[in-house]
Amino acid sequence: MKVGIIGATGYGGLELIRFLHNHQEVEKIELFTSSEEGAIFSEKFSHLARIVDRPLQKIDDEALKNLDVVFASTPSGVTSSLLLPLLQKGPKLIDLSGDFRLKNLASYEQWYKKTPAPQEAIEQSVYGLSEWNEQQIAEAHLIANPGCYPTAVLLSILPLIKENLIDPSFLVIDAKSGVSGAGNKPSQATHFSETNENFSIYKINEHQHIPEIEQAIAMFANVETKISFNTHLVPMTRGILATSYAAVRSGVTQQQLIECLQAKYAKHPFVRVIEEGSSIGTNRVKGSNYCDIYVQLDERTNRATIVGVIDNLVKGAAGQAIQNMNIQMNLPQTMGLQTVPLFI
Ligand SMILES: NC(=O)C1=CN([C@@H]2O[C@H](COP(=O)(O)OP(=O)(O)OC[C@H]3O[C@@H](n4cnc5c(N)ncnc54)[C@H](OP(=O)(O)O)[C@@H]3O)[C@@H](O)[C@H]2O)C=CC1
Ligand SMILES: CC(=O)N[C@@H](CCC(=O)OP(=O)(O)O)C(=O)O
Repeated sequence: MKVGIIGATGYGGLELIRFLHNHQEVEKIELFTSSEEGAIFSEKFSHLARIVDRPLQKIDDEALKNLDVVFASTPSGVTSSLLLPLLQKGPKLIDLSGDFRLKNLASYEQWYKKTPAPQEAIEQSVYGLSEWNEQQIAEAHLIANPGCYPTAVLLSILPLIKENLIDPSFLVIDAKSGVSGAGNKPSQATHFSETNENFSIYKINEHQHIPEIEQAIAMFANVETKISFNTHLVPMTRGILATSYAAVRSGVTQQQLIECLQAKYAKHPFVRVIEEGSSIGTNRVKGSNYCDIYVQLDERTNRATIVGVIDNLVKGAAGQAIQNMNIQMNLPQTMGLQTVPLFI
């Protein structure tokens, strides 16, 4: 297979290269840039010396059209215009941005404060939550790869909502991310002296992943609900830990909650249901495509604490994108992704 990456110089692009390089079915990776045409990749990123010594190419529809798969790892608001000329043109398209995720155009405009992609393109896109939408992903031409926070949240809560074990009407979700979630562009908020030794909340009640999570709960669990969702920046590079709190239905036990998660993910190699809460944390998934999930019933309050943990750049971005490519190409989902977590 010949694959292309638009936005190869970004964090998501670098992770795509890291995994695609070890993918048995990928024979060529072409790298596209909007700002550094002709630059030798390994001169910019010396950790890739002797691995990726090719020049970056200008984003060019003719070159992109001849590939089997194109990943767009570019900012929301930019990506839709880059991919529109390629719709139905040959390559399978996998977009890591938020541009094709929300089915409601007004909602995209409201939460992203940007111009939405055209309705026809949105209608063609398939939401790529790998463990929940396999059949549609297999047939999709354009995949909207899920956001990083929604991946951690949805994988952990969806089975419990779908099986009616928790009450979805008062879901409170408290999520934390490492700074690489904000991408490689320097900003005040990600400046070392303002993130180091600091722990902050941001986009309070305004995060663009709120409508995405609500849409996916409706799509996969058939429940309309409004969530409380807030995000925090942790002074570390990678990782997301999302904790959700929900009232459990009357009479539901800890055993039922855990068995529900185990049953859903028994045949899904990247989602691990952890039974011991003390062994859950971002270093257990770091650098890997795993999502660890955990649930604990608080019998005193009759509420469940539900935890989802991922590496934002892997299961939250490049890893899930490659998992989706594998599904589209009828390959084993794990191909190229069997990296063991870094842990330390
Ligand atoms: N970081 C994360 O954890 C996650 C990110 N995402 C999403 O994935 C996408 C990529 O994220 P990430 O890699 O972190 O972002 P980065 O900011 O690190 O990289 C984005 C890349 O896009 C290219 N780019 C920037 N502006 C433009 C433009 N106007 N036209 C064309 N290309 C442009 C740049 O490459 P060049 O200058 O070479 O063209 C840049 O390196 C984003 O949409 C992000 O929201 C999704 C899930 C998780
Ligand atoms: C730490 C941090 O800033 N994270 C980013 C995640 C961005 C992302 O994944 O955004 P898309 O929906 O555009 O893909 C944020 O909270 O906005």
